[in-house]
Amino acid sequence: MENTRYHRIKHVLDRRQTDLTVCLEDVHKHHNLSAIVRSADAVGCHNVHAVWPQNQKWLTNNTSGGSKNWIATHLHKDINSAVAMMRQHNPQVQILATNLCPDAVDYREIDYTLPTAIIVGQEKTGISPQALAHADKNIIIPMQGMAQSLNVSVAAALILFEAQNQRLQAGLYERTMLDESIKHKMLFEGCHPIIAQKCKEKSQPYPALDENGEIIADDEFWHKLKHA
Ligand SMILES: C[S@@+](CC[C@H](N)C(=O)[O-])C[C@H]1O[C@@H](n2cnc3c(N)ncnc32)[C@H](O)[C@@H]1O
Repeated sequence: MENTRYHRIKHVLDRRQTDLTVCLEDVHKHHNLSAIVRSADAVGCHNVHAVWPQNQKWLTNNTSGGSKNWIATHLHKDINSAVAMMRQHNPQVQILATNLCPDAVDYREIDYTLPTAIIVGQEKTGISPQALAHADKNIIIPMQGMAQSLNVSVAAALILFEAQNQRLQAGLYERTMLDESIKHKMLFEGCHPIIAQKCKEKSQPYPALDENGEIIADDEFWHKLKHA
């Protein structure tokens, strides 16, 4: 891999797993949201879903360490609409509910090479009955100590990294899944943020990039960007 920003971003986007996602059900502490988004980015998720009050601000760059810019976040009013969109993205998706109940399956027994959505629950109350009703399986991280549960971001990270491990072994990071138009948009905004902003202000589509991430555009484009 060549070591320019363009090539680093491209390498990351080429490995995105659009069929692995996490859904945060009413998780509300910002340090937890931020940690889960970072873990999702780290294992190569493209989409993160969250049930989130519509009048409240979602993560800022400060809290997510910038990971939020590389993840497509979908905010939902309730778990039903979150699950509906996850199924719309991938009708084959297996919905896994993290649930601290005796008959839940050990999370390491799951096949994460399948299209997968992992629902994690609220810090205090845990996962809701509505979420459980959508679940194909309940999963648990076995614990041997006195604490009854893990921090939600720790639980999400353990499961996501098990998914990464299985997917690495299966070679799933070698296939490119992300739509070319989304990749182009993210590459353009990542490599040329000021010009991207100007294009948005002038309602101009982003021009093409060459194999080194340089903009390919004619004089007319630059003229329109400056004067239109
Ligand atoms: C702090 S726990 C909630 C505890 C809550 N009292 C309950 O009974 O679910 C917050 C979330 O973290 C996840 N979690 C924590 N520990 C877990 C474990 N051992 N296995 C699976 N998920 C876990 C679940 O998503 C849970 O809803």
